[in-house]
Amino acid sequence: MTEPAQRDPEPIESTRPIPRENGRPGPAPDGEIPALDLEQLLEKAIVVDLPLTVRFRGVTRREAVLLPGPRGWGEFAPFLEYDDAEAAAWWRACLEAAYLGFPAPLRSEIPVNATVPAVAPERVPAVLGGYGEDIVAVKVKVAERGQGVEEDEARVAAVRAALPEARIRVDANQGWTVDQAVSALRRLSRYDLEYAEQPAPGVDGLYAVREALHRDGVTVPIAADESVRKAEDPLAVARAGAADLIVVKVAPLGGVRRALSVVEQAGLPAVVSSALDTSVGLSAGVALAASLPELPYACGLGTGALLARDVTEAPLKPEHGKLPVRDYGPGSLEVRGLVVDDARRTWWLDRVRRVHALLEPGPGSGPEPGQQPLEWR
Ligand SMILES: O=C(O)CCC(=O)C1=CC=C[C@@H](O)[C@@H]1C(=O)O
Ligand SMILES: [Mg+2]
Repeated sequence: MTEPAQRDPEPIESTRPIPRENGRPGPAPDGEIPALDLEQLLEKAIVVDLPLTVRFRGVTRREAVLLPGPRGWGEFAPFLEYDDAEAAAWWRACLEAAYLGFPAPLRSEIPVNATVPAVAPERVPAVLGGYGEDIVAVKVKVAERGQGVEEDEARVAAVRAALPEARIRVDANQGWTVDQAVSALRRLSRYDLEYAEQPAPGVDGLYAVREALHRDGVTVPIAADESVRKAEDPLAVARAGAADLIVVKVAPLGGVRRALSVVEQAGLPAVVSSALDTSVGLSAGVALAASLPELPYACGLGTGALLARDVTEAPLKPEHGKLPVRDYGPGSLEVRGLVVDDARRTWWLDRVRRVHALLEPGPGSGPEPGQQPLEWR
């Protein structure tokens, strides 16, 4: 059977009529995603391909499936190299947004950081320019494959020169060994780092880096990212005392509710960050940040500034270092010129079918024998 041809559709109104009380959205109900007719659902899905303004984690384009539901739009955009088991959490988060909505917000705006990919120092001012004025914090990517600590230092120095007052954090994406991380962070600590995100792989690696820095009197807090979002047990890092704070992302953790529960159980300060999402995915991140009891750090949700195009005319881009907490995600989408061709749509919808089978118990769509079904909660 051929997939329905995807044309650039007219803007689509979100079907997100959340019950309102006094003009505000009511609390999202807990409970399970209703039984779904996946094929019917997929007919309404839109698959987009967005250009980035700058290369980020090795890519210059970002593809995403956008799904309308009774509560709004959901986004499914696991990175292309992720296997189905890992991508299943992203699908769960997409269904949560579309079918359950989000908890009531506790705040009306979210401070965000600018994110600087592993660019040459002379490009730093242009990248920062995309985040507008009043940048309060900057995350600088370091330990990029093929680069050395000299390049990292030059990039961090360029950020410090451009924004003398901003908080600067670095993210190594586990690209250093423990020894490399300790020596690099000793060197970079002169730029007054707010924290270092995932300097080395694994809970043990984070623990070792943190201990070594403490022993040397280098006071750079350690944040866990991959050791939360890619770990079998996202709480192991907290139990081991291997990090000072955790980074949480809605999609890899399987939705806002699951991410809230990870933060609560970890008992550590949390930074909400994006997965280089469209404004649909970003609005889920904003919902998480808005419903956390405490939000001590600027969040990594400013990445809309890295998209050359987004799926709404009112994209979630930082203004004066903040994002607004809207009642809903984008009410309507504007995807003209962004929709993928039929072959690419088929690839994505097949991926959804496979991961949906991993999630949904029920006749004909259950997990393969030997695979553990994921529970909704
Ligand atoms: O946290 C931020 O400032 C922006 C988001 C960000 O850095 C990331 C988004 C997507 C994929 C990840 O490799 C990366 C991260 O490691 O945090
Ligand atoms: Mg990270």
